[in-house]
Amino acid sequence: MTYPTQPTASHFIDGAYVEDAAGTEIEVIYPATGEVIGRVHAATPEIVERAIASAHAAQTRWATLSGSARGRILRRAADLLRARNHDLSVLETYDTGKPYQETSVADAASGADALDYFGGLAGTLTGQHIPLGEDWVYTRREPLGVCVGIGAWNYPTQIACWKAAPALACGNAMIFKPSETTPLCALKLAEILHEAGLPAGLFNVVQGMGEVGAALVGDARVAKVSLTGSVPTGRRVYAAAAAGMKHVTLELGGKSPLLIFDDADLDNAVSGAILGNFYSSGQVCSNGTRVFVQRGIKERFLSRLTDRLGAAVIGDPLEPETNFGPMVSARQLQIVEDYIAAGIDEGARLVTGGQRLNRNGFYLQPTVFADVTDAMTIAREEIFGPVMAVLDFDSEAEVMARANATEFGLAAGVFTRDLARAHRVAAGFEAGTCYINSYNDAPVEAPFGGIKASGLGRENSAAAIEHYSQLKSVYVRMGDLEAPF
Ligand SMILES: NC(=O)C1=CN([C@@H]2O[C@H](COP(=O)(O)OP(=O)(O)OC[C@H]3O[C@@H](n4cnc5c(N)ncnc54)[C@H](O)[C@@H]3O)[C@@H](O)[C@H]2O)C=CC1
Repeated sequence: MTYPTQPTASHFIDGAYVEDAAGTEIEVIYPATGEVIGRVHAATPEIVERAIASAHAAQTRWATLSGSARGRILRRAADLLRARNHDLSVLETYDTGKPYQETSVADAASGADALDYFGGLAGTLTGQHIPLGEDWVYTRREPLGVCVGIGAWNYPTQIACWKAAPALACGNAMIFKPSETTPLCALKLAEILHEAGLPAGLFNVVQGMGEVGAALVGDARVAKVSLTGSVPTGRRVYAAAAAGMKHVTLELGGKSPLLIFDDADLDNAVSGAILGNFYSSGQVCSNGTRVFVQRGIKERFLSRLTDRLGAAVIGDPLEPETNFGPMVSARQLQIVEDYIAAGIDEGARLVTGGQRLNRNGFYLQPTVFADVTDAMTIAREEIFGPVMAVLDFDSEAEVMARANATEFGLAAGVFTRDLARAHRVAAGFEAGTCYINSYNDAPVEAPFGGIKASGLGRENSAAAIEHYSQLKSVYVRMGDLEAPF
């Protein structure tokens, strides 16, 4: 099978595609059919070395450019991403299985937003002047050096852009290791960045499993790592980074609460629950998978939700009307099926879905459980699939305590017409990213990230600049310097 934008080799290093067939072969599987559509090789130690050495050499020169000069290149890359959105979206669909209806608006487009935004910010990065009587201090905002980005498989283009754009804007180099499940899209981003004028070596892509990521994080020339992935991987990466005293950003998993009060607009609340559970077949880290519904609205909510799910168009993700696609892999499908079995075993009420589709590919029906209690496995663990758990509640105080009783703290949402309550609830949530009468919006202008076990640091917005740069203070004495002897 061929598709429009097939990359020509496994890695992209120092401005060019590179192959090393000695690396372990990784099959690229199209989730909608299960077919092998390509093969890449995991990076060998030689490939990792080339990627780090070229990034290290290129970064020193890149940091001497003005911010505006760096920003122009990023904004040009944003324009190229937008101009090629169709082909990039088709590739993203082949990589992930997500419907074209989603990839054509949420992936390269979101990546372009990040490149535009940080391209615009690059020229504004300045230090401070701190007067001290006659003397003064000035600060310089300096890059960290070589940064490593490690991606998950659900948003391969977006994750690569969200990490590369602020890193490059600040004068760093980035080596990006995509998830082994979705290796293709980051290579196209590398092509586009270089076509836009990015000097060779500043955005290298190397393929591989966890050990390639670990080799990158462990190298002394690497100053920072930004990971999007699971909590266990986050703990390993954080520990490895600590050994080298490196900067980290961790965007990890969640089990986020979505609170629907009796007074909520029913259809908006159902829309929020659908967006927060079934977009990308539920494979979104910030999903609101614990849907707490106040008792007075519960049966109306479930019946409206079931009606609306009946309108899901499940099928070939390249067909424009399809709005619900397969899971990313056979493995992820199995993980989610095991959670569905646990939900049934532990006594939750299966309202709809729960079955694999009788067709090729990794398809699972959108699934809703009701009468879920806090202790059930499906209410405690991240499923990362299209499984919504609906829990009942009576009072605000009770639901807030239950919503926050989790090790995670990525996102949280509330639907209510009472705006005083909405803001009180948002203030009380233990989560990094909250929504009022909405769910899962991720504009580049807003900080995105988690607290507790869901991560450290923030992506997007001016806040990301803090995580890809460091301050140097320069004390300037204007007069004579006295010493005790
Ligand atoms: N907070 C966020 O922004 C997001 C978080 N996620 C989380 O990602 C997870 C799903 O993605 P997966 O790819 O299954 O996660 P994963 O944790 O298995 O892998 C993530 C990445 O880390 C790499 N890796 C694994 N072990 C490593 C090690 N020891 N050192 C360095 N790199 C290593 C993998 O090769 C992959 O590229 C979910 O838990 C989800 O919640 C996904 C999307 C967004």
